Amino acid sequence: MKKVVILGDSGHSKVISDLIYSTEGMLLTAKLDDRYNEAFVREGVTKGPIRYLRQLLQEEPDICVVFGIGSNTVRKKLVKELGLPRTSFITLIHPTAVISPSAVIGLGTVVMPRVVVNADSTIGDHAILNTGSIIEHDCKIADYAHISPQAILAGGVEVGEGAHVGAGASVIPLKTVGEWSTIGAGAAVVYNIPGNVTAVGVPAKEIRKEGI
Ligand SMILES: CC(=O)SCCNC(=O)CCNC(=O)[C@H](O)C(C)(C)COP(=O)(O)OP(=O)(O)OC[C@H]1O[C@@H](n2cnc3c(N)ncnc32)[C@H](O)[C@@H]1OP(=O)(O)O
Repeated sequence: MKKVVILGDSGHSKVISDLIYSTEGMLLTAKLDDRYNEAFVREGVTKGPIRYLRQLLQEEPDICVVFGIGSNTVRKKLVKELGLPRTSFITLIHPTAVISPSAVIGLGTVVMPRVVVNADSTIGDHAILNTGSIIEHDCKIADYAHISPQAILAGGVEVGEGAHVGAGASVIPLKTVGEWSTIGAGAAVVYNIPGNVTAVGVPAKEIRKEGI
């Protein structure tokens, strides 16, 4: 059994817990979140502040870590602060996801139920491919990006670091969503979107710089 610690204990982490329960050979051992001041055990799972991870790793160095935190910026900040070896993080893929043998998925990335990742796509580290999203062939999704439920990236789309593609949004072939940008729910991206902006609508247009 591979023991897994989730960092974060709110909404998104519930789905990550289910992902662990539905993956053979994995055991959820702890959920750490800074809303807790000290460690305790509830229903067989250790809860405690994120700093408690050090102690858990000292006791059991083989423990794997994954984020249950939806904020792309917070995941990046914690990776920096924790300074763990990249291989401490585990990739979780729901058994109903369909992943091309030629696709590459980074460490710490989570792939929710009914996701499709087609041929020659690459997904970075600590990304979220949320429920039912479709990543067509030859896409490149950078670290910390979040592709929301039912979003569709057509062939050859690039999504920059930390970008968030909202629920049900679609991106037509070969277009780019720049780093740390947000695409609103239901948008249709038909032009390249630069970095650090929010874009909404059909076709998607910038409503704000600096992202959200
Ligand atoms: C499992 C999960 O839950 S995964 C999480 C998935 N999350 C999402 O898909 C959320 C995506 N987020 C959105 O769509 C948000 O509305 C955002 C980020 C685009 C904008 O949020 P905010 O900054 O709060 O913008 P705000 O609500 O103030 O709206 C600003 C304007 O944009 C419009 N707008 C906001 N979102 C959208 C949208 N998705 N499509 C079209 N117009 C929109 C608003 O109507 C408003 O227009 P107005 O100025 O004419 O009144």
